[in-house]
Amino acid sequence: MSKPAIALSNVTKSFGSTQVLKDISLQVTPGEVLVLIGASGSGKSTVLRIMSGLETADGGEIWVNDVPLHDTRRSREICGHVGMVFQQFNLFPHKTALGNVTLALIKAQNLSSAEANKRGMAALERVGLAERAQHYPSQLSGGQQQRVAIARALAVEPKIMFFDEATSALDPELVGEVTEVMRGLARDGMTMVVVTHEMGFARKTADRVVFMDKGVIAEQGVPEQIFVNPQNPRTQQFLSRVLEH
Ligand SMILES: Nc1ncnc2c1ncn2[C@@H]1O[C@H](COP(=O)(O)OP(=O)(O)OP(=O)(O)O)[C@@H](O)[C@H]1O
Repeated sequence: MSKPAIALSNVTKSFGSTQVLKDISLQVTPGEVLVLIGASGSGKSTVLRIMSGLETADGGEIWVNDVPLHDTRRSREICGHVGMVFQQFNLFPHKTALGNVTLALIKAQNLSSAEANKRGMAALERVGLAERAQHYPSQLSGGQQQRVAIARALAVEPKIMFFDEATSALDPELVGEVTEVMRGLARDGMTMVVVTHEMGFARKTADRVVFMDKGVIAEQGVPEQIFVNPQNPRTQQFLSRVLEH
């Protein structure tokens, strides 16, 4: 069996007196698309933020690409291994699509602008936006802006991509173009952890769906099992509520 890309064991996290994660253990294999679902406040984003090094856990171990994120002396080694896409695209309005994508390559990775542009154009190509490279964010739709944000994350050539409700801020008709780009990455074998309310994406694209409830993993399995034959009454209740809408 191949080594896990991500391994969480007995991870706990509290904010103030509220325990948000209670003993989470979870592994993600290389090339796997793991989708986290669950009610608002169940802890999905916190798991994702801990896996990507944006948040520290209170207890437990977190290994991502062999970097022990629980070890504060070594946690910075994760930079460059992972890419993150958020609900808010946070593009710089005064920079073009290409300028946004290449910024970290020039500032953080010290690439020459020629090399950064080459990599940036390849990333924009991958999200289907090469011909919009010189457009500013205000000249792009929300879906296109989010695709630029995905290209920005991809340009760093990460081994793992994290998506935290990447389609939640988009008008419904723009969701499809972003999930299509995410599907393409999944088909190319990218290791992905995705927090989403898009049950269609979870069902069609996930290799494994994890249902979180009040800070624990209540149930996990292949989409067919979770969506057609959920075992936990909490999963059944959650799905019947969201699928009604
Ligand atoms: N930085 C923070 N400070 C205080 N409380 C926080 C912080 N981040 C998250 N929380 C709380 O932790 C709980 C879990 O939040 P989290 O964002 O992980 O849930 P979620 O399942 O992703 O929810 P949603 O679907 O609404 O994003 C919530 O009660 C939230 O209010």
